[in-house]
Amino acid sequence: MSALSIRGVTVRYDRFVAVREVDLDVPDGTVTGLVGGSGCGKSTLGKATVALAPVVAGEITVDGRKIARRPGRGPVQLVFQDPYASLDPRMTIGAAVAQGLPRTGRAARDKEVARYLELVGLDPARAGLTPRALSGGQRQRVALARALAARPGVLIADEITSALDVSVQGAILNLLRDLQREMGFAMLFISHNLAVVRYLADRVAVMDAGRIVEHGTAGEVFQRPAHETTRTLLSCVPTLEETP
Ligand SMILES: Nc1ncnc2c1ncn2[C@@H]1O[C@H](COP(=O)(O)OP(=O)(O)OP(=O)(O)O)[C@@H](O)[C@H]1O
Repeated sequence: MSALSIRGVTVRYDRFVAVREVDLDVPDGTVTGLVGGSGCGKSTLGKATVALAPVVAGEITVDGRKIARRPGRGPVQLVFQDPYASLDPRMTIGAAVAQGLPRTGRAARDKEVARYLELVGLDPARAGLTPRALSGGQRQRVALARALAARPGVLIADEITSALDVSVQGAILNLLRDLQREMGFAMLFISHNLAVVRYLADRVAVMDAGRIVEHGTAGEVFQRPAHETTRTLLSCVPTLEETP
């Protein structure tokens, strides 16, 4: 069964249609890369899956069940580009991760927080610190731990390494890839960096002006791009131009 199913979804900001009649499936346990030029609607589609964008038509389901109308805990979790903005500066990182957990007693909660911090490569002894004490990469690890603590069936990763130093981007991407394989969630990986998408994604969807214009396996899309938009995106990444 498809983990995430997007059917005929249109998102409108006042009169502006940012996403138009999009169909997209992200099968269970797989990674779909969502690529496209700036402003084509990638983030808006990601936000729609967690009820953070005004969907005016269509339906989004996870394992056949409609997504909640309100953002928060749920089967779809989103990690944003900017860990500086997504974490409350006054909240300890332990408390941030605990937000994702199902309600339990304090001891069980602390144990789970430690487990998720360890999972993302952070020392659980730092649970009492606020984000200010962490680097950008470490903050993004906390954001990831918080999302994973909600045990999502689907993770939406929206440009999660774009705000980070190049030196830590690789570590976060490796971590994400390992966690996805280990935990088996479906992932919609939004990025303008095609090299990164190629590294992580089983399937690739290409967006242009609010529509999905091409969708296929990563091999198909990268080696035999059918749409002009895809060819243009690929031509901007010379290292990806390999002969099939
Ligand atoms: N809250 C909003 N209100 C009005 N327009 C918006 C809002 N959010 C996004 N838009 C517009 O919707 C369009 C799609 O934006 P979106 O952020 O989804 O694109 P994107 O593909 O993620 O771009 P980028 O790669 O630059 O982040 C853009 O024209 C943007 O200006």
